[in-house]
Amino acid sequence: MFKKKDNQEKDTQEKKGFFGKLVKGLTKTRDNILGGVDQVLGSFTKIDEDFYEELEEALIVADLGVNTAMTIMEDLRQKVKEKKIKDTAEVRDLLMEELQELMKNEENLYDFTEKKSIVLIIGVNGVGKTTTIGKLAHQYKEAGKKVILAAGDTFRAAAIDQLAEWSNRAGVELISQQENSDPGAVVYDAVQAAKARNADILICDTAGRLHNKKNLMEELRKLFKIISREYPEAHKEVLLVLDSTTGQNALQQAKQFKDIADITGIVLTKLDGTAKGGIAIAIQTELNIPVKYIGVGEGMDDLQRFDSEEFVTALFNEEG
Ligand SMILES: Nc1nc2c(ncn2[C@@H]2O[C@H](COP(=O)(O)OP(=O)(O)OP(=O)(O)O)[C@@H](O)[C@H]2O)c(=O)[nH]1
Repeated sequence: MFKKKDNQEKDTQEKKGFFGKLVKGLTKTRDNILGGVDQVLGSFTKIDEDFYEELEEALIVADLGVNTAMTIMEDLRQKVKEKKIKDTAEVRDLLMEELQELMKNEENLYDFTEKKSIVLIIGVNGVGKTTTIGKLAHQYKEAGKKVILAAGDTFRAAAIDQLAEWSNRAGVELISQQENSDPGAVVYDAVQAAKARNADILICDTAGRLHNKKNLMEELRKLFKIISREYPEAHKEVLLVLDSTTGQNALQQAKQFKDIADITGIVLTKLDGTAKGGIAIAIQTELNIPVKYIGVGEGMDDLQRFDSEEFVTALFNEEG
């Protein structure tokens, strides 16, 4: 009885912690989105064409982009009509509901953490791939999972060294070969190791040379083939890492990678301190790929599961 209450309190505390941290990290994004929105809401008393146009503009400049802003405005107009809303202040709640609806995800988003899984991490250099792999390894290990890492970006010695450092920090095994070795061979070895040691999660780094799209596609295809052939029963997850500070550029990258691979989720890094977090809304709305994790700092614990409902709530509520 007491234990249950303790657990409930712990859950609430954890939720508060998550929310608090999210609110803090999102200050600039919130100012960017809600600053503009609230200004429009405050300067109009009547809901008319000018009001809608200015609201749409405010969403576009806050990194939601043209397409997403247009989708939102279409739905919003419909709802205002249906609900016979006359007061611009009421539009704020409607907007929050609309964003939560637009970003709603399926419930089995994190299923892969419960099965034997192979997670391929893709994304261009510098977006925070290595850091994300380290954070994920740490998180799963803490949750009692057996984790193995594979240094599949063999093109730069520094990438292998950096991953080795993170594997040490997280206390998990790394499978790697020398610089310029075949990434397929590294992944093959890693899959064998994962099977032999009954690992729960194998996380594979990959090279991110998007300027050479054809090669990259070929290489990823090769890796998928090896994984499917060698470990068909494992769940496969492809996480694309994007740097949120690059705003609309991140959306473009996501579009290009979507042509290359079947992405199952996005990791949005560097959300701490950026004003461009609105990109999370654009990505989920336009590409229909769920943001699964967000990076909120450089430390090992600074990776959180993304909860879009909480994200939107955090944007609209200063206190949390
Ligand atoms: N503030 C902040 N910094 C981050 C976050 N994630 C990664 N970084 C930093 O971003 C920089 C690049 O991260 P890496 O993990 O090296 O990026 P990468 O994609 O592996 O890059 P390459 O090694 O060049 O391929 C590092 O200085 C990280 O500390 C985050 O969520 N927040």
